[in-house]
Amino acid sequence: MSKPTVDYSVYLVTDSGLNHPSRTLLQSVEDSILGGVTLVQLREKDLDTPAFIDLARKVHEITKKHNVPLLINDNIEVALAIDTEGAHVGQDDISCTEARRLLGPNKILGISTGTPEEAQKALADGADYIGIGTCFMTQTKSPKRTLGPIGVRAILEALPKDHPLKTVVIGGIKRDNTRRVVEHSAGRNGRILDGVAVVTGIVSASDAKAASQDLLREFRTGYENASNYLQGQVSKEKKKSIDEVLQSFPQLLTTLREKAPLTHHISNYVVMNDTANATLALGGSPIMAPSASEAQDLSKVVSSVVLNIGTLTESFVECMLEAGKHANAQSKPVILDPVGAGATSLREATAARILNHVHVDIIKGNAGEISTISKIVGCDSESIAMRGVDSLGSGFTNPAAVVQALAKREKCVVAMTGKIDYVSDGVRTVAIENGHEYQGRITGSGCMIASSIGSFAAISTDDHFAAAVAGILALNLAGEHAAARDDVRGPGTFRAAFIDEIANLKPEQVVKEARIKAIQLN
Ligand SMILES: Cc1ncc(COP(=O)(O)OP(=O)(O)O)c(N)n1
Ligand SMILES: Cc1ncsc1CCOP(=O)(O)O
Repeated sequence: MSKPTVDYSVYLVTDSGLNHPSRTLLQSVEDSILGGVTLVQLREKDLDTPAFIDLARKVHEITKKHNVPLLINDNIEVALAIDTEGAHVGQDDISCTEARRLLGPNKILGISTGTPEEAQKALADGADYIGIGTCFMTQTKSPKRTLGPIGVRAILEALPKDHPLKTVVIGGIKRDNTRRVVEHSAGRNGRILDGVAVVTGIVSASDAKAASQDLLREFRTGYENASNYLQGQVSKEKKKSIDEVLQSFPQLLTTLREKAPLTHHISNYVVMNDTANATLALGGSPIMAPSASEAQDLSKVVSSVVLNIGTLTESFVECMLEAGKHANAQSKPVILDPVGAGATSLREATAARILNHVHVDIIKGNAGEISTISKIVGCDSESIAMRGVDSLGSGFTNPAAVVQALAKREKCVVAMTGKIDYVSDGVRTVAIENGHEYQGRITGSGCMIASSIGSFAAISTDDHFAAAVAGILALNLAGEHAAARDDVRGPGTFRAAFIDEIANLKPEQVVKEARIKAIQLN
């Protein structure tokens, strides 16, 4: 018999110990196939070979009935005894070449990989697909480390685009993160994951059929979005011209003030009061809540989340990861302000950890911070040194290109603040020339911009590029208005006047006074 063609989209990997108590494992397998599972792996760690063969025979009856291939985990003897469609082996099991020799050329053979080198070896050794993991923490195994979507992407990018080797991601994959993992991990070589491999997200779900349907839908959406990104196509909203975006600002600000969206800030001690006041003055509503235990509850009531790594403690980080994860699950926009990201290795590692666990919709930083983030995600650009939370030197020679490249790579919006601010969604890129030098002479003005972006992102949910531009513009205009006041004589009086002028900003002023330039890059 020739090798079956396999659809890897949603790959069920079983575990009897984690199967939902309301049904048998066989029922889980059948329900999941009815929900859309395209491939099944029987993974039984505690059965001896005769019992494994017995169970495999029963599972195979079901999978054959539905024309879905069945693979056996680790045990080639079982795969051969039942004549399943193939097997999956780990790095510590029988070698890939030996497994291929035993199975013959027409069986499906998969191998677990956690590094680019392992992936390249799997390709050379004749695997049909690789399981890339562990992506996130999982209760099913105790991984030594997790890859996150950025680590998964590094593996995809180590593979040739046109080789038939297929790829699935495994470890902590659930309905809520599937779409974003598939989008985020897509490589610049054009490689997109061929599927998601899931244990608890299906076998432990109360309804395995519904869980599988959700996973399939999310996988397909993620795949489509990833290919659109890679082909440079963008969603409908992104086709709005810069001018149309600008014309939408008065309405955005009016709506913001009418709705007063609640933004969850995990901010730093230095600026917490200023960011809360700036948010209120703009018309939004802040909640400064640095405890991880309330992040899930808050995710249901807030409209956006701002993660600011300014004063780092482990409990802040824990809260940021929790708040980000729940915001992603609730489709609430997440804004990352990686304060001082290049200043210390702890800050760099924390920024990397957040980017690998949370899908960030908007990254806002100064030149040094954006340089560090570009380095973390493998985006080649010039590097800018940091001293404390400030960038050193005169900046990038082509800042717009740096911002656009990072936005494209991370599939998000990037806002880089400085004397001139740059914003890009990977396709549209602008330079904003408004603002006043006093903004750079008070602490927290950059953090206030992140908060302002957070309030606008809560309103402009379908166009985060517009939210980032509006968030910067509103505060820069307020800065200009405050600095022009007779009662402002230096940074101290400016600080109070700045909050006043954020509150006094009129929607029509935003368009009239904006100094924005569209930048065309190749
Ligand atoms: C699709 C897929 N990918 C990875 C694994 C993990 O296999 P392994 O490393 O052999 O670990 P155990 O499954 O034996 O715990 C997998 N099973 N499936
Ligand atoms: C078998 C395996 N290999 C790497 S992670 C993992 C377990 C995945 O389980 P879950 O989908 O429940 O996180």
